[in-house]
Amino acid sequence: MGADDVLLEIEDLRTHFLLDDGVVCAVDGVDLRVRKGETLAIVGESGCGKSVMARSILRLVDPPGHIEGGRITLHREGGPVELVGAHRRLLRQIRWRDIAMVFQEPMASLSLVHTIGSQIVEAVRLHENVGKAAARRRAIEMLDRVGIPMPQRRVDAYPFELSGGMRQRAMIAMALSCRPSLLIADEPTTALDVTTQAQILELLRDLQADFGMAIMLITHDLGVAAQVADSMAVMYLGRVVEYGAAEQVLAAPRHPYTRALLRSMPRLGRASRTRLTAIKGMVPPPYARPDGCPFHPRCDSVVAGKCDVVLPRRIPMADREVSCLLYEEEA
Ligand SMILES: Nc1ncnc2c1ncn2[C@@H]1O[C@H](COP(=O)(O)OP(=O)(O)OP(=O)(O)O)[C@@H](O)[C@H]1O
Repeated sequence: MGADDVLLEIEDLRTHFLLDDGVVCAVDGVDLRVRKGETLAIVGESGCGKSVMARSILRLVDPPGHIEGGRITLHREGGPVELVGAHRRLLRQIRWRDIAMVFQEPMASLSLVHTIGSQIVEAVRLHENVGKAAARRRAIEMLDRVGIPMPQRRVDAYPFELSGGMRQRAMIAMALSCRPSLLIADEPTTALDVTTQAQILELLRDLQADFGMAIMLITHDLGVAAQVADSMAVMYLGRVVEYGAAEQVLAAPRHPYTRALLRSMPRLGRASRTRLTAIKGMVPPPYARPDGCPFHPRCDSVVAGKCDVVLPRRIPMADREVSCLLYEEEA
């Protein structure tokens, strides 16, 4: 990966929740890069820290969560900006204009009491020196671009007047109205039926081709990731355990967790009649992080006296990075 290609670089990011019962290390040393124009899928079981990691980028984690350490560098025109220590005012400028975010439930980010159009107009005018009429034209254009029928009328609709799929399209229109270089999409299709899900994924792919933005797609669904991702990062208990080109990770997973995850999925990487195998055990409760490799209690390849003691480091390989002691010698 050429250094010039990198749009966002996350180094040793740690986001913790300080609760009465203890500390939840939701994100515990994440290293990742997003290249300009690519789709990076973040995958892993529920609770592994995907959303908290993504929300940390724009510092959208609410107390008692806070970023304990690490660096997030955005390479934008005019030079790199470090986001973890950035002033709130700078973050407000970056949100929408450089980095926009869409969530599983668009109602979480759309205001109920304002029309779709007025929300897009406000986002555009916050960042660009344009008049109301021009911003409204942009809103209609964007609603049209995301496939909302009769955009001249829908621009004055309230979010609750639209169906789930149309609301998600409106949210995407709003997110892209300032032409960000990175769109973070957190489970954007999870709440939708399969047909609408496929349409939204296709829309994101089309918009990416048009606008040239990068997408960080958070999904628990490896099938979705396989359809759209260029790169893939597999997370387990707050850490990235495998990271590389999506095609290679899916075709030849190396981390025992990635392998187990693929074996538990229908269709991917298996003959249709092979039985699915659930990953043994459960994700441990957030306070009870195992010593050594966090995955060792569930791992098929565990080496006693080693994996339960040593926290694996990130091992760079020819086509990926893997955090597993099995590959220590290859390094
Ligand atoms: N507000 C909060 N207070 C306490 N713990 C939290 C809070 N938000 C998240 N966590 C914890 O942080 C960890 C990571 O959660 P996160 O939502 O990032 O997981 P995820 O991989 O996105 O899963 P899901 O797809 O279910 O959202 C979990 O253990 C979760 O319980």
